[in-house]
Amino acid sequence: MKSSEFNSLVLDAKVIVVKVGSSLVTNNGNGLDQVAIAEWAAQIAALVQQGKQVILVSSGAVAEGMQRLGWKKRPIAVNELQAAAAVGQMGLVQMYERCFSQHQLHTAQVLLTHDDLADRKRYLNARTTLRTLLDLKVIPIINENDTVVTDEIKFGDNDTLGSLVANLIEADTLVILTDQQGLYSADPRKDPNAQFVQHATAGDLALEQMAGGAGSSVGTGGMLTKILAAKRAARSGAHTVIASGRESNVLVRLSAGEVIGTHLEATQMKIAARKQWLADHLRTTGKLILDAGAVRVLVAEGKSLLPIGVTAVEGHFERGDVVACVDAGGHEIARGLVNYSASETARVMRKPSQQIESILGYVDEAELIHRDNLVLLKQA
Ligand SMILES: Nc1ncnc2c1ncn2[C@@H]1O[C@H](COP(=O)(O)OP(=O)(O)O)[C@@H](O)[C@H]1O
Ligand SMILES: N[C@@H](CCC(=O)OP(=O)(O)O)C(=O)O
Repeated sequence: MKSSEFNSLVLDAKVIVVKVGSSLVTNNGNGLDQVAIAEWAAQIAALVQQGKQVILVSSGAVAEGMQRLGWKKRPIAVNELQAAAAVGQMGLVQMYERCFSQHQLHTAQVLLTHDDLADRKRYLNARTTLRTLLDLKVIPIINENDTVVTDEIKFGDNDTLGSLVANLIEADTLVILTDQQGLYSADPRKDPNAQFVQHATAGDLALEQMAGGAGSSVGTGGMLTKILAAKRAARSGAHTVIASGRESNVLVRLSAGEVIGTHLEATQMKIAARKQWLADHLRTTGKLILDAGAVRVLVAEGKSLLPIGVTAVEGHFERGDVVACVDAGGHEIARGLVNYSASETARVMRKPSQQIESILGYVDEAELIHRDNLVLLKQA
């Protein structure tokens, strides 16, 4: 881990995504914490006064819905969870609107699904809308559109959603506010000797070993999803800070340069925005298994993927779909927009590109995936 001689990663940030978890927002599931929400709103208003642009990703719809409906136990049935989210979301946005209006700031509700971000046009629309709202000094309040999503297409947790939003708008820093001071070497609820981590590199695999699941029945992802969110956000160059939402004036102090919580620095090269969109597909419909030579030229030489380097095809996909490229061990090394369907790819794989025409009767491109449409998930 790194030394403590550094400034907060929020100090120079112009565009900031702040994510607040369910346990904080709903006072551990006991109903919306009006005092806390009013304080975050006041702090965000102060950041906007400083010329910063802030997006809020807020959890708490399900927890607040349960509270309003008088449900003591989190339901398992998806339709009940979705109903609770629909009820709770009303409370969330009403509360945010009221608190931000005290500072003459408008809020905007933005509910997103994975499909919205996987579709290139909708992704670009979401980006333009969010940027417009920020330019208008409106505070976007984002949550997953829980009412319409099923498990298969869920972001799953708002830490992931926060990182996708950070990538979408190319934020400088993602601040994840939670019920702990930050990351410890083990879950502090279970291990009293756990050591605090103040500063590390986002994407460091050692962090994933330290992070455990959710500490309460109210939160969902725990620390692991926060660490993975930091890794994802770092691909667009965004740093991540994980800090306690109960720390007094935390956002304003971070913005003034004070080091509070765990700072996870983005050190890798920033991926171009279009490639970022490819990397942020949480699910891909198909898989290409590559031989060692193809893995090497992709990773070390940044080349396009040719049919000759593919040994097997899995899943169903059409031309233009995003597919995963995995090595013989099943590790995903890249993903990209494929030029041929699954059945066409199965026919041309292991063959030189010059044979595509004689096999298929036509040729669209010599490459299976052109390097401009390919994003590496593994560094050379
Ligand atoms: N290594 C760790 N360091 C800190 N907290 C951890 C760690 N591993 C697991 N946790 C748990 O993660 C919880 C925070 O995640 P979660 O309950 O999902 O909150 P939120 O609603 O803020 O997303 C903490 O309360 C803590 O019990
Ligand atoms: N969309 C859900 C968020 C669930 C979630 O990720 O919660 P958390 O782990 O507290 O951030 C809701 O609003 O209840």
